[in-house]
Amino acid sequence: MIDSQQVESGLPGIVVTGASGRMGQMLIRLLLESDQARLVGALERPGHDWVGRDIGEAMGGAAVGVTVSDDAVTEIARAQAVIDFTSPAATVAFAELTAQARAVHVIGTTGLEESDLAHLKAAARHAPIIRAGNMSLGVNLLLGLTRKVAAALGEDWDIEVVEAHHRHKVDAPSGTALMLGEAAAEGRGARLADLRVPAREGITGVRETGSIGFSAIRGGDVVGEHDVIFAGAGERIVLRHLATDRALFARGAIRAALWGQDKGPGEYDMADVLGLG
Ligand SMILES: NC(=O)C1=CN([C@@H]2O[C@H](COP(=O)(O)OP(=O)(O)OC[C@H]3O[C@@H](n4cnc5c(N)ncnc54)[C@H](O)[C@@H]3O)[C@@H](O)[C@H]2O)C=CC1
Ligand SMILES: O=C(O)C1=N[C@H](C(=O)O)C[C@H](O)C1
Repeated sequence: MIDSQQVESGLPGIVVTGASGRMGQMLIRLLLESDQARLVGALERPGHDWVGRDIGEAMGGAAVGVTVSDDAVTEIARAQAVIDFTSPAATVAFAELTAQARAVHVIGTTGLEESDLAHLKAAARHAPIIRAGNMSLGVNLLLGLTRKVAAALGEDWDIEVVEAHHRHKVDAPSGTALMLGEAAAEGRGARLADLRVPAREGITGVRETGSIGFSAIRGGDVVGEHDVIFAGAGERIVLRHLATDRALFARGAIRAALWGQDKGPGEYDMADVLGLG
């Protein structure tokens, strides 16, 4: 049950979108135990069978006093932060409402297109948006390492990014893989868009020098695994991150929501939150 001390404490109130999802449920569990933030709303898509139910009961436990809603306008209006791991279309819609509420929008959703990013940029003129394809400390450190190794090695070292995720993941390459590819491209003083080679099949021809390739594995319940491979003549360097628990991402997102409370409008990422910038 929502603790009355939590309510009176003035802790930042957080609305979780995609409440029934893998990340949504993890976030709700952590927020209900938190002494730094409190859950004030749980959103699901219209028509979802959890709408109208207590979120604690819907998750198979005791009632917690927060009813799952599909009314984003009302829920977001009372939030100090919205933590959002849903779909690109939903995230774009939430960005506008969260900006109107002048609340912090923490976005973990991946698979966003350039047009979606343009909407987020517009929303960030009114309130802080903190967005990252991966909220873990490990991956955000790995970005810096990838940049450095790519800068240190010449184009005769081929760069490949390989990722593995659970069978339910809908986007590929993963958001993390794209961030790692972007970091590698930056290390080489280039843009990923100019070097990116998606999954290969058939008679592809020989590898283009300087390109950055991507491969995606989908299966079972893999939480998230990423390798950046630097393949040279007679040797290989592999930078690897293995996530074994989604709580990792949820903790990072809550940390971002708290960090954002005294920030002005603008676009931020986890390097800002973690002080890695
Ligand atoms: N940045 C990071 O660290 C991480 C990012 N992700 C990303 O987060 C997203 C969600 O991942 P999962 O939780 O595994 O997916 P999921 O499919 O389990 O959950 C998504 C939830 O969003 C809900 N939803 C969709 N449209 C909605 C709307 N309009 N209003 C409210 N709810 C809506 C769905 O009904 C579903 O419950 C994906 O893009 C994934 O790649 C996942 C884990 C970590
Ligand atoms: O969908 C997931 O599960 C994950 N998505 C993120 C991504 O696309 O990189 C982060 C993490 O790997 C889990």
